[in-house]
Amino acid sequence: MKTFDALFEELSAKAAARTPGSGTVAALERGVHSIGKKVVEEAAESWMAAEHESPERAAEEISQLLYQVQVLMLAKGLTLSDVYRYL
Ligand SMILES: N=c1c2ncn([C@@H]3O[C@H](COP(=O)(O)OP(=O)(O)OP(=O)(O)O)[C@@H](O)[C@H]3O)c2ncn1[C@@H]1O[C@H](COP(=O)(O)O)[C@@H](O)[C@H]1O
Repeated sequence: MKTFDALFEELSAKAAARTPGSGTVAALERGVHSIGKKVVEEAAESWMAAEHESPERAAEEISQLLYQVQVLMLAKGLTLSDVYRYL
C-alpha cells in the first residue's frame, strides 16, 4: 500500500525526470492556477462523498485530494519537511 511519503517521493522523481506520459508532469506544466482548481474540486468531492456516500467512496475522493495537494506542493517547490514543520 502506498503511503503519503512514498507517493511524494514518486511524484518528485517524475517531476525531476519530466517522465513522459506522467499526468503529474502534465499538471505541473499547466501550473499553480490549474492545480489549485483541482485541489478545490477534489476537496468539494471529498466533502460531498463524506456527507452523502459510503466510507469507501469518501476514502477514494480523499486519496485524490491528497494527490492534488502533493502536486500543488511540487509546483511551489515545497518539500514534505516544509509542510510538516507546521504540524
Ligand atoms: N493518486 C493519484 C491520483 N489521484 C487522482 N489522480 C488524477 O487526478 C485527476 C482527477 O481526477 P477526477 O476525479 O477529476 O477525474 P476526471 O474528471 O476524469 O479527470 P480530469 O478530466 O480532471 O483529468 C485524474 O486525471 C487522475 O488521473 C491521480 N493521478 C495519479 N495518482 C498517483 O500518482 C502516481 C503518478 O501518476 P503519473 O504522474 O500520472 O504517472 C500514480 O502512480 C498514482 O499512484
